[in-house]
Amino acid sequence: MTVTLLDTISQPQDLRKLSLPQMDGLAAEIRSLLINTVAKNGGHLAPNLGVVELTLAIHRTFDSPRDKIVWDVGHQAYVHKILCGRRDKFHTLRQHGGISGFPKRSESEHDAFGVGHSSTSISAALGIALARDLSGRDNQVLAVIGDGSLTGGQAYEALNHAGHLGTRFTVIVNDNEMSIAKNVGAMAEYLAKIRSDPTYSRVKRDIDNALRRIPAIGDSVAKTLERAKDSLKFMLVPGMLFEELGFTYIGPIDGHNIAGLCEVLQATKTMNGPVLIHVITQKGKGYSPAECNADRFHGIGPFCVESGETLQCGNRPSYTSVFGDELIKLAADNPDIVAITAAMPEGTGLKKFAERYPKRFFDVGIAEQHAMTLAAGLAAAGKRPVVAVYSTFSQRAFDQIVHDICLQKLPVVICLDRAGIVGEDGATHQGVFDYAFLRSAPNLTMLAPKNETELRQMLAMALKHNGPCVIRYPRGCTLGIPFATESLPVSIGKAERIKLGSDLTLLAIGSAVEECVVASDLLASSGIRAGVVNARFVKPLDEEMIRSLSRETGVLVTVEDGCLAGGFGSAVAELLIDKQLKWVKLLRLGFPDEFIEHGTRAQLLKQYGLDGAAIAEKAASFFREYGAK
Ligand SMILES: Cc1ncc(C[n+]2csc(CCOP(=O)(O)OP(=O)(O)O)c2C)c(N)n1
Ligand SMILES: CC(=O)[C@@H](O)[C@H](O)COP(=O)(O)O
Ligand SMILES: [Mg+2]
Repeated sequence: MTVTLLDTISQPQDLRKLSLPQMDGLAAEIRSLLINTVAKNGGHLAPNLGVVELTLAIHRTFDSPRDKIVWDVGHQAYVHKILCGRRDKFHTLRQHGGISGFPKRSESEHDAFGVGHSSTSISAALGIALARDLSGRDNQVLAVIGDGSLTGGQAYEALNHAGHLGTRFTVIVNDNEMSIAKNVGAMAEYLAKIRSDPTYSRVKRDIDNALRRIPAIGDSVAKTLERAKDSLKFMLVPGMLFEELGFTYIGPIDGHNIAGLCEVLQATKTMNGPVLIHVITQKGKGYSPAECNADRFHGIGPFCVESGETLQCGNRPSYTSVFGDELIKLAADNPDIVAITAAMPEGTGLKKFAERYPKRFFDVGIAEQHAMTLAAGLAAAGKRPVVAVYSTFSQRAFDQIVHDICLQKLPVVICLDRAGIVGEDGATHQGVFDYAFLRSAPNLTMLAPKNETELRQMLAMALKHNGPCVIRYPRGCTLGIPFATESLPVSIGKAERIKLGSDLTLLAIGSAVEECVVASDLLASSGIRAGVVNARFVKPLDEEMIRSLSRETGVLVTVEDGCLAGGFGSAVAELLIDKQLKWVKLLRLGFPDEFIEHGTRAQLLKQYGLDGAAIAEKAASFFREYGAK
């Protein structure tokens, strides 16, 4: 059996045994492992292909886990995982029970900080560096942040603080000119300006070298020269913005040249204060389908390595595309409708809207908080903004939703895609908290469709409603199957009966309705007549319907693809208590008080007893214990 270079690397320090040409060979081996694994499991291919050399250089130069490396988002940390003891498990990437697609402290001592959401790395690395200084240790601390993640406000809060403190640590900006889509905003333009003008780097180097060559000079001369250097730098030197913030800026440097990277990284080890290294990489490097289509290969499902074609399962449209298409239709009749995404035009289904109505579309960068307040401003001035964002990322913007939108009763429609279980991205991305944290906001209407028809109806309704509305829907394909009853028109606070039943009622919301229809059929085969009600609204709840159900069967099973604590079932329990409907026997099904790890949606629903079969089983035993009159 031939021994590969990768076989010789069991810990990052082993990299130092390789010559530089061998490092290039290792980079090729790693690329092949990345491509073949992601082709089977799905995952973030293009971001990882782009950082192979950068990760090799970091681990060759620094001493992990003693030195701490914090990855921003962490979707580009596969190479780090391969080098840091997880090569043997790499085939389990993102699979149920396998290694996570993101750094995780519980997975390895090399994962200095858990991530998944963007723009946190500088804050976390600064915290780690401060703790080091307070404890008198002398290890190195690095944050690796992409140009896209540098559009997030938290990154600036951290730069601002770090520059002020003067703490010794290094920020590496991995600039590939891409967020998921093309990067946007003034910072992206600033980085592009630095990148595209090579004279900047030369002039900076010349000035710095000239100053270094001047021997022992008096204080005042030195100060004058420093000032001269500063004013020249202001005009000529790249990265002046970062220097003004208190960072030493180095760059731009080629992120695919291992020798050059190692040299620069080595030099930073002895520098005082915060350093920012600007590295230029190509997203998708080394695999032409990903180089040509970095956007599609940012995060991709299983695909064919030869052609780069995705292996599709079924051809039903996604909730995302149903939303996007419907919004385009509604916008044709209402010129006040505008749409906002936080760096996810494709993922939220707004790409076509952007093409159709470019002036009515805003990609704000990875800035969910800004997106919400921007929408509030637009609404305050008479527009009908629709903010489409993943449920998990909306967590960032809780205050903006409460304080800027709900408090002022502004008619903003927030469409939460990827609500409930998202699957392979795992704990950082499951959209299970939205019912719980949003239903506490006064003036908010919150609803979830059972299928694509209802999503269309809900969007139309929300855009007519004179107040804030949140619609949440899951990742993946729509049902494409008819329900027993056709959807009734959606009116605020009104639930929909799907099926009558005299023993118990499954009261479900969103994608749980489908599972409850299956459960009801299974219950029927064991002699239990279970009705199904589609709640539609978590806020306001349909009190009249719940009162009727409490009289009809007196046994309610609430089912949601969200967390139990504070969620839909909790809302029903509160109503039963507040309205003194105390005879009702209530079973709440949803996710327990823990983070839900990665796996397929089907695996996770089964594991947590939320698929049709498990719901039927739990409902049956509850009915046997409490229901029989
Ligand atoms: C708060 C938050 N919003 C959105 C996302 C989705 N997201 C993941 S990676 C990414 C783009 C990041 O771009 P960049 O940092 O440049 O990394 P690259 O993929 O280009 O290497 C986005 C928008 C996220 N993870 N977190
Ligand atoms: C890393 C990240 O946050 C995104 O890339 C996310 O993984 C995309 O998820 P979808 O695949 O559901 O669009
Ligand atoms: Mg990028």
